[in-house]
Order: sequence, then structure tokens, then C-alpha cells
Amino acid sequence: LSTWSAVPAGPPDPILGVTEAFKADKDPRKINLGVGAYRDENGKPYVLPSVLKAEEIITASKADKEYLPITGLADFTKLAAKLAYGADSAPLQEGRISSTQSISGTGALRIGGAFLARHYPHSKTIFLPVPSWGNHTPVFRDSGLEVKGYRYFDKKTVGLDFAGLKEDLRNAPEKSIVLLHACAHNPTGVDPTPEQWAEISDICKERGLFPFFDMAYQGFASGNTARDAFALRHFVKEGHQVALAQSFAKNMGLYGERVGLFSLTTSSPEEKARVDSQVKIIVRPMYSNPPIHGARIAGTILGSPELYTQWESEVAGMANRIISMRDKLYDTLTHDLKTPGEWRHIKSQIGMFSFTGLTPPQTKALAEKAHIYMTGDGRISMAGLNGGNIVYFAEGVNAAVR
Ligand SMILES: Cc1ncc(COP(=O)(O)O)c(CN[C@@](C)(CC(=O)O)C(=O)O)c1O
Repeated sequence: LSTWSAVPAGPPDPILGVTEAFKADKDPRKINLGVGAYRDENGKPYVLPSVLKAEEIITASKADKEYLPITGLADFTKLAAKLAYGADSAPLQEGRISSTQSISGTGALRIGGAFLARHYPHSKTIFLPVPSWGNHTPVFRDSGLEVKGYRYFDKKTVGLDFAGLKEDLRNAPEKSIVLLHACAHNPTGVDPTPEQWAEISDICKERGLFPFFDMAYQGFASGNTARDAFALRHFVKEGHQVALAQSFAKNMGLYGERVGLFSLTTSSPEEKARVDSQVKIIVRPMYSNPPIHGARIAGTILGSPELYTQWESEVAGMANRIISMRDKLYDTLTHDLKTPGEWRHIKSQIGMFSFTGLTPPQTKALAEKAHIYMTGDGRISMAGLNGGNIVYFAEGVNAAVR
């Protein structure tokens, strides 16, 4: 009897499993709108020119391959925190932000979950928006937190259920942890307005809720890094202590390099030092220290004024291409095909994804009959669309909803 005979076959990942099914499909018309990875106008992965330039600089420097410190590459962690919080951020200027390089955004969320499970002195329940990124629940559950939900998406308006959100946050136990998508909500593409963020901040203050921001798309949502960081910076200005998970997978195209940052605002440099020491005690037995190459790329870009400017125009270019796909898809569905239903949300939503409103049976039929792949909940990665496949996609949707 094999040692592993009792191991059951687990289900494929709801997001990464779509790519597996796509790869197995041999039809030349196939379209992958599953995983949220940027594709250019020719449907190809995009390595940012600023990233290639940074790599030339790194190669020329003949840098060694020594271990990084447990908290990662200092040049990167300082500059990544500055990108998020802003150069004029008080906690940043006062040296009281604890920053740790992470294995991309997922790793930052996991360090955060583990730190909160061990050191958060109040209710160890984290409230996620409903729906949220599929991996949030297992990340926080495996970290040892209890996972609950707050209303976020309104199916009827295909928009924000703001009344439900406010009611659920007001009814959450005092000092609960609340996960907030800083921008480009995944999977809905629906973000609160600045005014709504201000109300959410007030409720968090009333209830003593602890905000944990997930900022996986800074710059990629609106094309402007400051605008995409509005919610985080507003909360910090309002005096909240926050936790933040950052990813450089999408906005720098460093998917497979696994570049991210976990940070916490503290009350003083002395408290930051104590927090740093405990984050290191969590990371050391988890993976000891993070990968060096991606952090050097991101640190080189963020540390060079001209590469930073070039990168900002490249990330804006990605955001703008996605926005142009939203407009084109809306026009094709409505003006050209007269597709039944309401499609304004395709344009009003922001970031990588659009929540089409297609049902699981409809998404299944699209995969099987039209070779169009998306997650079962009807989320599509707008980046997978381009001039060569957008009409075919719209025709598939038109057929699926009739
Ligand atoms: C909201 C959110 N947070 C964190 C991450 C983590 O990304 P990282 O670990 O690669 O930095 C993702 C990536 N979500 C993708 C783009 C990919 C994925 O599911 O892993 C998605 O398709 O939803 C995300 O959408």
C-alpha cells in the first residue's frame, strides 16, 4: 500500500486551471481570457522595455548572487514603499513603515495573514469583499485567520453594493480586519469613488476596523500611480494604521519574477524595529529570504528618474490599451451586434478585469463551443482581447446570451 494512497485528487485552481484547459484546446480561434496577465495588441506577453533596460544595467554591474537579508533588498523595499505611500507620506518620512520584500503579492498577503494571526491583539477575523480574488480565502484561512465576507458587488446594477458594504462593515465585530482592494477590484472591476472611500474610512474609524490593503495593480488601473494609490494614502492621512500587500507582477510585468512588498505602518521607529523583528521570525522558517533578480529590476527602475519616467509611460500604455478594448467591446456588443442586456459596465469598470455577468452554464458553453475561456464566474481579463479577436469574442457573447 503506497504511502500516498489516501491522497485525493484536488480540484483545478478556478483561475490557473482555465489556462490549462486553454492550452489543451487545439482550435486556432481559441481565446484565453482567464488569468489576469497582460497581452499586447498581438496577444503576446509584454516584457516592458524599461525592465529590459534595467536588466542590462544589472548584468553590466556583474552583481553577485549572495543571499538577501530576510526582509529583502533594501533599495527595493524603500522605493516600493515610497511608490505606494507617496514621498510626502508622514509615516514614510518618520521612518515608521515596516517593509518586507515578499514573493509577489500572494507572498505579501501570506506574510500579512501570518503576522496578523500571531500578533493582531483583537478579533482574528478578516472580512473579504464578496466576491474577491479567489486566492484570498485560502491564503488567509491557511494563515490561521477566520474568513468572512462583506457585501461588495450588486448583480442588479453590476456595480458597487455600497449600502450593503456600509451595513456589513458597521455590523462587523469591533476591530475586525477588513481586506480592501486599493484599485482595480478583482474580479468585478468595480471600485469605490473617492467620496465612497472617504465614507469607508469613517466607518473603519467608528468600528476600529483594521484595514489590510491589497494593491496588486498600482498604475495599471487608471494609468496613474498616484491616482491608483488614492484609497491607501487617504486612509493613512486619516490616521489609520494599515497593512499593505503590493505586487509588481502586473504593473511591471514581473509575473514570474515574483516581486512584491508587505508593509505595516507603526507608531515609531522603535515600534517598527520590534515589528520588523517579528516579521523576520515569520519569514525565516517560511522561505528564509526572497529571490534577488526581480527585486533588483524593480529597484533599478524605481531608483532611476529616467527609467521611472519610462516605466510610468509603459504602465499607462498598458492601462490605455485595456481601456480602448473596453470601449471597442462595448461598441461591438451594443451598436454592431445589438446584444440583448445591459453592457455599460464593460466601460465603467476599471483595471484588468470585467465581470461580464455571464452565468457558469454560459461560460461553459463559450469554452466548449466557441473555444473562449474565462473563469466560471464570468470574469474576463480584458488584456486577452485585441483587434484580432474582439469581434469573434463579442459574437460568442451575443450567441451565448440569446
Ligand atoms: C487582487 C490580487 N491580489 C494579489 C494577486 C497576486 O498576484 P501575484 O502573487 O502574482 O503578485 C492577484 C493576481 N491575480 C491574477 C492576476 C493572477 C492569479 O490569480 O494568480 C488573477 O488572474 O486574478 C490579484 O488579482
